[in-house]
Amino acid sequence: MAYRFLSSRIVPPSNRLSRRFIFIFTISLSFMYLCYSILLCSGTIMPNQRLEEHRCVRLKNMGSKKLLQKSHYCTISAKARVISDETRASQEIPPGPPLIGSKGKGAAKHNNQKGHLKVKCHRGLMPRTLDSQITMEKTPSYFVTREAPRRISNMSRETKLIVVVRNPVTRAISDYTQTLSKKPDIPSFEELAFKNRSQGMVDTSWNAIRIGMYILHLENWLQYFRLSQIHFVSGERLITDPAGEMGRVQDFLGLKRIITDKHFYFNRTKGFPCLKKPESSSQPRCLGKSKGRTHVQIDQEVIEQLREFYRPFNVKFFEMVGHDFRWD
Ligand SMILES: Nc1ncnc2c1ncn2[C@@H]1O[C@H](COP(=O)(O)OS(=O)(=O)O)[C@@H](OP(=O)(O)O)[C@H]1O
Repeated sequence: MAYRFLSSRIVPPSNRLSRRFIFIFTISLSFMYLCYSILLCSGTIMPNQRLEEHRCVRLKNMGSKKLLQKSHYCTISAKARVISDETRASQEIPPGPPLIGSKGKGAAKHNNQKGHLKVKCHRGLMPRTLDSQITMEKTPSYFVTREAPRRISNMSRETKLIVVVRNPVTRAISDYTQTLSKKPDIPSFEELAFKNRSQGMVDTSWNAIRIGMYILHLENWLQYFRLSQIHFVSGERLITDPAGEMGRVQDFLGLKRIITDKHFYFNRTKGFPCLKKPESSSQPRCLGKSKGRTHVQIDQEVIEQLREFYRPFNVKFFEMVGHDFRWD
């Protein structure tokens, strides 16, 4: 008040007017900032990705009571979330309208951990998605993780799921080849695959074996999702006819068939199909060195024993999904 009084005494009227204008302008700005902050916190405005991540981390560090409170921060919605089991091959998006915004393993890891809030924050880690887009997330371990179906259905019951399956015997050998490349000292495939080989007792506690018992995992998913929400991609056909498999994936997602034959070519050196022109560059692109490695040689008898072992599981799986993947 003293200031106002003094200033009104010594400052001429025109100056007083401009000061009043500056004062009102500053107040308006502060008010706008306040409104913006309130809207942002309630999720009405989509916050940017970095802000989301920061907030998720902040919330993660709060006490356990707070962790169970509804978070306003992880509210980014998506039409569908797509989860694939096996391969990155179906995740590479050739050029075309950006129908799918994809988030990599960062978000996936988040949801793999335990905790209610983390599932919510998982949403916040997804990229921003327009109505015309589908957010896709790929986490191979979801299909075989007990808690995953419940958590995902809690997040969104209408999620569409994509699982890439291949012959479980080949899958086990591929899995072992990959582990061996990282840990060369592990026991032989035979030692790990059997509890007692002469009696044909397969060790189902070994992950490389357990994962291939698809029907058991599927039964777990079917407690939370309808079969029509799950699409199975043939890992074998993904190699021999990638466009055909991608066509079916697009149909399943309700997308126009944009990815077709003309997006792929067979790379003789790699021995696999590659993309002619991926989204991120103008150069053709094959999957990395760790995809499509030469497998460890396994005794034919061992392969036969494992085929026998998997047969009943495969039969039930084919019956359940209504499709014979011809793994015999
Ligand atoms: N186009 C193309 N290029 C290379 N590889 C291809 C392709 N399509 C399918 N595959 C098969 O994908 C297998 C690798 O999948 P992964 O299970 O390692 O993928 S992931 O790590 O879960 O993303 C990989 O298995 P391995 O051959 O055992 O390496 C391939 O057989």
